[in-house]
Amino acid sequence: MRYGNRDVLAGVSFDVHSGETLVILGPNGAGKTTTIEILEGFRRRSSGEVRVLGVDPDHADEGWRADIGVVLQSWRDHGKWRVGEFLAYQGSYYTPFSSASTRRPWPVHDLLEAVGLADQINTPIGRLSGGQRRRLDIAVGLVGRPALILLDEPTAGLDPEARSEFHRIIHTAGTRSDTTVLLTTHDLDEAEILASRVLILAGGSIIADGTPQELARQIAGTDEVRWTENGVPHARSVAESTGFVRELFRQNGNAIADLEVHRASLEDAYFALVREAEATRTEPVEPNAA
Ligand SMILES: Nc1ncnc2c1ncn2[C@@H]1O[C@H](COP(=O)(O)OP(=O)(O)OP(=O)(O)O)[C@@H](O)[C@H]1O
Repeated sequence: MRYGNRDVLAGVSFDVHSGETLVILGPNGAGKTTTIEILEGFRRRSSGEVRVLGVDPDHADEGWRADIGVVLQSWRDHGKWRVGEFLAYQGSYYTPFSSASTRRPWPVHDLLEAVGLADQINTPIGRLSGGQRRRLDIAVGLVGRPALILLDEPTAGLDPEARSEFHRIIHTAGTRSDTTVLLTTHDLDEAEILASRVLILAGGSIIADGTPQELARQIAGTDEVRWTENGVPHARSVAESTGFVRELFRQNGNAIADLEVHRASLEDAYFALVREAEATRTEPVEPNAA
C-alpha cells in the first residue's frame, strides 16, 4: 500500500486458516488498520495479491460481503435509532443469505443477550454509554453470523468486565465453530488470551508471526523459577519450567516452598521485537568529529 511516494505496507504476506483467531499487533501507524481495510475491501491496495474467502475484495459481490462481519474503530452515527430496531434493520440485509447450515440473521433478542445489551433494546443509540456503544458495534459485526469477522480495536474503551465478556463472545456465544477472527489490539494480555496466532507489524512490515507461546519463547527464551529449599531462596532460568519443577519436587519435594514460575510472556517478546525493528530503521548517527 502506497500513499503518494510513501509505502505504508511493504512485503506483507500471510495466510489465515479457517477457525483461526489471528491478532495483529503493532505500534501506532504500523499499518494494522490499513491491512484490515484492504481485506474488508474498504481500501484499494496499490499492488499485490489478496484473497479473502477465496475472493479478491476489490471485485467481491454481495454474497461475499454477507459472509464477512466488520467492526470498525467507530461506527457511523445512528443516534435516533433504537438499539433493537437498528440491529433488526442491519440483520434484514442477511436474510437472503440464510441457509440450512447458517441461519441468518442472528435473532435480535439472542444477539443482544450475547453481547450484554438485552436491557437496552429500546434505548436510542445516542443515549448509550461508550462501552455500550462498542457492544453494539460488535453486535452489528456478528448479526450476519459471519464466516470471517474483522475487528479493528474492538475492546478500546470497554471496561474490564465488558472486555472479558467480549472475549467470551469471541470464543463461543453463537458464532459458528469455524468462524475465523482477525482483530487488531494494543492490549497484549488480550492478544495472549484470544490469539491462536499473532502477527506483529512495525513500520509497514511483518516482524513476527507465530503463536503467543512461540513468540515468547523465541525472544525471551527462558522461564524464571524461584523457590525456597529448607528456607534458603533459589532462582534459576530454565528453558522448560514444567519438567524442571517436576524434577525439583521428585528430588526434594518436602523441603520445597514458595514456588513461583514466571513464564516468558508475549509482552516481553513484543517489546523486544518492536525495539529491534525500530533500531534497525533508525538512520546511523554521524560520529562526532571532536
Ligand atoms: N489516507 C491516508 N493517506 C496517507 N497516509 C495514510 C492514510 N491512511 C493511513 N495513512 C498512513 O499509513 C500508516 C499506517 O496507518 P494505519 O492507520 O494503518 O496504522 P495502525 O497500525 O492502524 O495505527 P493505530 O494503532 O494508530 O490505529 C500511517 O503512517 C498513516 O499515517
